[in-house]
Amino acid sequence: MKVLKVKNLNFGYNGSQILHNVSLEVERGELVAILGPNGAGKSTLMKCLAGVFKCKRVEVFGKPINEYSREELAKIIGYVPQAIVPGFMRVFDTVLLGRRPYMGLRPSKKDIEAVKATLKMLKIDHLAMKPLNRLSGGELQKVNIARALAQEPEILLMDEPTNNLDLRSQVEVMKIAREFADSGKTAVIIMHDVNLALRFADRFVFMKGGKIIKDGGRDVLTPELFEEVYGVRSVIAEVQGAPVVILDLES
Ligand SMILES: Nc1ncnc2c1ncn2[C@@H]1O[C@H](COP(=O)(O)OP(=O)(O)OP(=O)(O)O)[C@@H](O)[C@H]1O
Repeated sequence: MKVLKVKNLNFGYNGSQILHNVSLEVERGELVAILGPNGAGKSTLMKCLAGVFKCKRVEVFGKPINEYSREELAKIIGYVPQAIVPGFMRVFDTVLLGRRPYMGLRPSKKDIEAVKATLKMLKIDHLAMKPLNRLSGGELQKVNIARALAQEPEILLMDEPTNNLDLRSQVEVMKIAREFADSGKTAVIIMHDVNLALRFADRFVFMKGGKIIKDGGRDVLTPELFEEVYGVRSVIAEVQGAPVVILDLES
């Protein structure tokens, strides 16, 4: 059974169509990177996958996403949206929100331990008592990732999670996503950094104009594809046995 399945999805806002006949299947254990230019429809697709929009053409573990209750879905999907407005809530309590699908009236010892472990994994345990509106952009990003991980989901959906992060933190977040997928779960990540995606993802889904125009492994990444998707010339070199995309500014 596919973890995620989208079949011929058309979706839009206020009568203007954004996603055109999008089909996608994701397996257990995959780390899928969704790439493409601004406005291509990546976030819109992810919101459909996350159940933010109830699209019956999206199936999660073989069942249409609109047939899940909010609580059921929260145990299966951890979603890290692109922009979150920080309020006064403290970091610890925000991450504890991720445990809500499991909690009774009060958090159990297991919930508290799960929050502590997640904060530690993202190296933000020292920020536990800080309110969100006093965090840096990168710290806030890590809190949002921690909240989604504390949900212990089967599927992790992250919309540009490495935005705002320094180089080391980018690698840490990608390693967490890689380990998540390697543990038999599934991660789908929207990214702009093609080279970072190349180092960590198994599969690359390129979108443009609301359509998926390429979907496959490393072999789909060619200079022709970058010309088509982004309108830029590039060269693909090899460093440490891995492909690296370099912009060709000479021609
Ligand atoms: N809530 C909304 N209401 C109306 N139009 C929207 C809404 N959200 C997105 N759009 C439009 O849908 C199109 C796709 O947007 P989307 O955010 O999915 O693109 P994206 O590929 O994630 O872009 P980016 O890389 O810039 O984040 C854009 O033209 C955008 O203006």
